[in-house]
Amino acid sequence: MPDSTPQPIANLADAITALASQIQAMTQAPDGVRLLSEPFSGVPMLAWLASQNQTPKVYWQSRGHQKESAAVGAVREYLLPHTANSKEFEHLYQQLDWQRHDSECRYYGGCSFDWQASAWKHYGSARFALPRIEIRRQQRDFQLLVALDGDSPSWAQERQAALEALQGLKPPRPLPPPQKYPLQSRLDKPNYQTWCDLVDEVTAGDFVKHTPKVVLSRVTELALARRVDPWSLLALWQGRNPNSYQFAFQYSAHDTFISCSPERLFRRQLTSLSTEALAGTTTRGTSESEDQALAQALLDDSKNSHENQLVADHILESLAPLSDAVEADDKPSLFKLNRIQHLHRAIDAELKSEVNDWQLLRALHPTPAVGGLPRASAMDYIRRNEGYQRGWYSGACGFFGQQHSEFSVAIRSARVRDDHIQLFAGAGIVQGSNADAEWNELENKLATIMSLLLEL
Ligand SMILES: C=C(O[C@@H]1C=C(C(=O)O)C=C[C@H]1O)C(=O)O
Ligand SMILES: [Mg+2]
Repeated sequence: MPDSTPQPIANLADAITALASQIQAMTQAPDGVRLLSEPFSGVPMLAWLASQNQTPKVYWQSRGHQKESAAVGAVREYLLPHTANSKEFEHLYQQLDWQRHDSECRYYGGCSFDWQASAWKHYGSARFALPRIEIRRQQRDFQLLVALDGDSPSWAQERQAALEALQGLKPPRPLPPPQKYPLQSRLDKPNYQTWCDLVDEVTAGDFVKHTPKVVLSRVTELALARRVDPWSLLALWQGRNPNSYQFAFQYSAHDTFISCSPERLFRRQLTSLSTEALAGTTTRGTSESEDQALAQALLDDSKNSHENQLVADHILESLAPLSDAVEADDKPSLFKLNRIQHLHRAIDAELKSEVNDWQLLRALHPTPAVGGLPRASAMDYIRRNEGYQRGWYSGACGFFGQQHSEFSVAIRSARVRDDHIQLFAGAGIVQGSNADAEWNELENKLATIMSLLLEL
């Protein structure tokens, strides 16, 4: 009779001890990167991450909350510090060399919206790391993982570094409770007047003939009376929008990029690809009937349908050469968030077997949901006229893996630097867009995060 008594599940401290003994038993360097893992009973991941003192720190939760990861430290890390071209990016991807990795290894990171624009310090045009320590949750199952690089010059030192990283882990400590912050100042770049001028320019008849869509955006810089804890802010934000991705990247102690983005850039499982066109926006109603009326008006509105259609058509066109089959929803449906609702079309493809994630990223990013159409012309306009550095806002954040990769479009995002926080929002401008209505759309996109930070 097989023994069916369930094994008691280890707590975090036991999992650490078990992994340390596995490392001690590895007297010989493995071929390439090895990933060791132990199941355990689980921890609140943001609270765990907040209490660690190793960087980088990465947090990632998939849309729908089925999968979550928190990671610290790096075994291998790739950074393109300044402006980059696609050749450098391709080289970065090739260096990963999947043949020399355990199949479950992942590189977490992101890239900026515009690789040709100057990059944010610490984040670069692209930065990806294979974490030293990671906690992964799939539904209710938690695993503690530690990575060791058998190709490092000294195996003794590598083992020692892995043991020290494990032993240096701290237990989770409760996040600071929610609080509102007195506002010292607010600065919008571009400001309202400049925004109106830009919208007029890109909706002029001659302009839309060559560039039918430009996604203009704004940074709102808030100076607050106290420092903001990025982990508690993200925890609150994710509570409001469970059907969004949530992620955070911290490369230095006082600078954290956080996002609660509804938008998938792509999810690849072996050769199956899922992506989407998410564009076209209205607010949520305060009653069921008002909400439905707003939703119907959004579905019927020609400007919003056009915004969404341009994105869907472009994604289909970009995926065609990489796919054996690709299809999109005929009609948009609604994607509802806490304060706004969007038009959404799912797009699925069966990829050609030789296609890699780098090719997908290059084909899809930036989609016309955050850049515009044609891509080069819209990006050139943004680069010359928006008047601030987007950095990782509207970039692509997620992870590369051998069998499974997933990226979100880093919208609904914020960069938190102690008592200064930058909030980002953009809106697709097409023929017929009205500057004032689009400015309001930016405000609506910031409504959730603003309500968490400020007494409104
Ligand atoms: C650019 C952003 O959002 C994008 C623009 C939208 C629109 O203009 O309707 C909707 C969703 C996103 O594609 C943002 O939130 O910053
Ligand atoms: Mg819009």
